[in-house]
Amino acid sequence: MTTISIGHVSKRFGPPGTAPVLGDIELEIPEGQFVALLGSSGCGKTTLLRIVGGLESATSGQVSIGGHPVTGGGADRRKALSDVGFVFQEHNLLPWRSALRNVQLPLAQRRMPARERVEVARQMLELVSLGHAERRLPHELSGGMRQRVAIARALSYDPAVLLMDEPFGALDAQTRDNLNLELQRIWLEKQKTVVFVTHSIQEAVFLADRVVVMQAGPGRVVADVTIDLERPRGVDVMATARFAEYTGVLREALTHGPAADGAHGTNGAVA
Ligand SMILES: Nc1ncnc2c1ncn2[C@@H]1O[C@H](COP(=O)(O)OP(=O)(O)OP(=O)(O)O)[C@@H](O)[C@H]1O
Repeated sequence: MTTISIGHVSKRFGPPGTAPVLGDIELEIPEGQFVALLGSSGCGKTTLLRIVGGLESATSGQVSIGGHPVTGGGADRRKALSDVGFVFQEHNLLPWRSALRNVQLPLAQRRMPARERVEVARQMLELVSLGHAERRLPHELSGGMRQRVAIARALSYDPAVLLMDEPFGALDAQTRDNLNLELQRIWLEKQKTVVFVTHSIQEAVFLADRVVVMQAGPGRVVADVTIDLERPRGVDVMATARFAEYTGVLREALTHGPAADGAHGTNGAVA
């Protein structure tokens, strides 16, 4: 079943006549798929993610989540967005609230009773291996721990879709590898549909079932590559020949755009 449907989406920030930031984007993302959006700076990845999450409007085209239009209004839009969790590069935790109370925030907004809220928030912190840190304030946590709290918060209300915008972009390489392993474990357990924006080819291949490559001028999809590597993946997969083939295909797409035959990507190209 398709969870996210992006149909002919374009976006212009200026008045009519100014250059569009996104061209005609078409993507169907099935339930439970982990999709990485890869592209160089400014090609419109964040804008597309924000349109999918209802934080930005499209100039034309439609987006729906679970069959409910995000780009419409009223109850359908509310229904679509109630099923979406966000994790940004900036964790956006409230500095005066403990980890546990930050995770409870969306549950309080959804009017979950206090006792149940605490129980769910504790489960989520356990899920991201932070059960021991529930009382700590954001400034008492490391950058990686703060991002784990942000993931716990996004998962707290059990959304079907998780939109992640370079969530580990500001972290050092080792912490990033650890969080990628952790995110894979959580995804295998929860089976959410994930759209994950990244600049990193390695991170995209390691995490995703499918990597969608975008280029600017206007932002468009130039390749759509299925990553057929067994799960769970360990960090050692990055040293394999198949991993290197995938990164090669993606680097080529990032540099030169669509394959020479004009095909939309290289699905299954790596044997
Ligand atoms: N609110 C806005 N008003 C005007 N222009 C914007 C706005 N938001 C984004 N843009 C422009 O749209 C283009 C795409 O930006 P976007 O942030 O989506 O790219 P990106 O691929 O996510 O980049 P990065 O990887 O650097 O985060 C850029 O040229 C940016 O300057």
